[in-house]
Amino acid sequence: MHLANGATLEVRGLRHAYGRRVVLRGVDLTVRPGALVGVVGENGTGKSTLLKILSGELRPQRGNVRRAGRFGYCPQDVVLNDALTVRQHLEFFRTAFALSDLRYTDEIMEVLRFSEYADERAGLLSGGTRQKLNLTLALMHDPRLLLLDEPYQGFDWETYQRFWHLAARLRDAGRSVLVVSHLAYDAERLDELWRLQDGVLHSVSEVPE
Ligand SMILES: Nc1ncnc2c1ncn2[C@@H]1O[C@H](COP(=O)(O)OP(=O)(O)OP(=O)(O)O)[C@@H](O)[C@H]1O
Repeated sequence: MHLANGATLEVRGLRHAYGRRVVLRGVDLTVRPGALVGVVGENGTGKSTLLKILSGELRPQRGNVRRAGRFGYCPQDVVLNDALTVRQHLEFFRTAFALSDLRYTDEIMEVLRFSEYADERAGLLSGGTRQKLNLTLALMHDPRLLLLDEPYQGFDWETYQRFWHLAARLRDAGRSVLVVSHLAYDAERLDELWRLQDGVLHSVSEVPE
């Protein structure tokens, strides 16, 4: 799908409640190619609910989401099969994404520094390494839009820095990167920063050109 204004993601009037608890009250958001966008909010404000709706995992009660092109979704809960090795996960997703090879995937693994775990079963990996695999599965088909829910949970400081370099590289290559976190970021890493509060997004900062 091509969105009229060239955006990769367009969200209008999202509302969602769990029973009587209204979590999203009217979320609007437009994400452009080559934008690194952050959404922060305290625990329980609805960030994961928002990303589940953006990825299509959850249907909103009201409002609509339009995406252009392929997207990658890194959910907060790691979705791995403990009995399979890292390589088996990659092969499975290679087939699902119809990729001819894993060259780009190998590059991501090098950047995140976990190539040496290729033959390890997922169930034996540390939390941070599981998260590296979770993130790689979302990136490996080089989607135009990335929806990343707390993508660096469990990362050590160096890996955290490497993650941000990778995100900036993808942004510079014209991808849209949306990162959700309960931490307030250094705003200079981002092109736009939004705070989810009381069910709506508030602009926190716009980084000048
Ligand atoms: N399936 C569900 N059924 C009922 N309530 C839910 C469900 N999922 C989330 N909630 C509630 O909705 C609110 C928002 O949850 P959500 O996980 O979206 O927040 P979050 O901002 O991602 O939180 P965190 O930073 O802790 O991950 C919370 O009060 C949560 O308890």
